[in-house]
Amino acid sequence: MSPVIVALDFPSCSEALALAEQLDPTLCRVKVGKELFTRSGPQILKDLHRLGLDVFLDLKFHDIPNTCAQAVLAAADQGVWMVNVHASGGRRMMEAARERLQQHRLNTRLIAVTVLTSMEQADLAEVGLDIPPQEQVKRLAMLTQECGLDGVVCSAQEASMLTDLLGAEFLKVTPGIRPAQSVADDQRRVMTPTMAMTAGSTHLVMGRPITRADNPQQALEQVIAELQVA
Ligand SMILES: O=c1ccn([C@@H]2O[C@H](COP(=O)(O)O)[C@@H](O)[C@H]2O)c(=O)[nH]1
Repeated sequence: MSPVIVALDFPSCSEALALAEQLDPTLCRVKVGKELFTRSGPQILKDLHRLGLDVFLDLKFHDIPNTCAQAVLAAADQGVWMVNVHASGGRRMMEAARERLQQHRLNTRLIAVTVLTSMEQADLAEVGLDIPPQEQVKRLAMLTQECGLDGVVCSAQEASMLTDLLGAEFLKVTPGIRPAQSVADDQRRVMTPTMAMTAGSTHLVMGRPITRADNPQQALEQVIAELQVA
């Protein structure tokens, strides 16, 4: 299995499935985010599972501990491979979510978002965090590991620091991946696929560079070929 997770950011089930049907489940996993899930509901998870695809449900839960834990349980009950919460929800929220999965003997991977890859230092300052993004990522990733989660969502720019600090096994799921010459769109902390893997990313989340390509399957294969050469 390659480390690539294709973000299916589409406004309808039919558009997401039309793209997913072109993907080889041995070459990638897929991610369902807020737009697609809000429009299509849990049926999209069933449809993607029927295609043999592992699904990362990226709803970034952030709530009081019990509500968050129940939402994580609801996701895991539907057989998703991975689900996430916001690390800034804090220790008790993350521990409750992890414990709920353990109580139900569910092995869905649970990870936490540190600092969104669309944010840079000025964005953090505006919300009262006068520190560089990597400092906040470090702080939240350490807390996430202490809470017993499987890893974090961070940018590939922080992957090497986190590997040194928290070990190679701790998952570093990195959006903001852009092949050379691609536009960054709204992403700010970006890296190419090869550089991200070299830096220690365990999974590469890629949306628009693949889904908006003229030939998405070819774009995916190109990324995987580039990784193999490297
Ligand atoms: O920090 C984060 C957390 C999640 N995302 C999600 O990843 C994809 C990225 O899509 P691109 O089109 O490759 O930019 C998208 O679904 C985001 O919601 C993120 O970008 N950054």
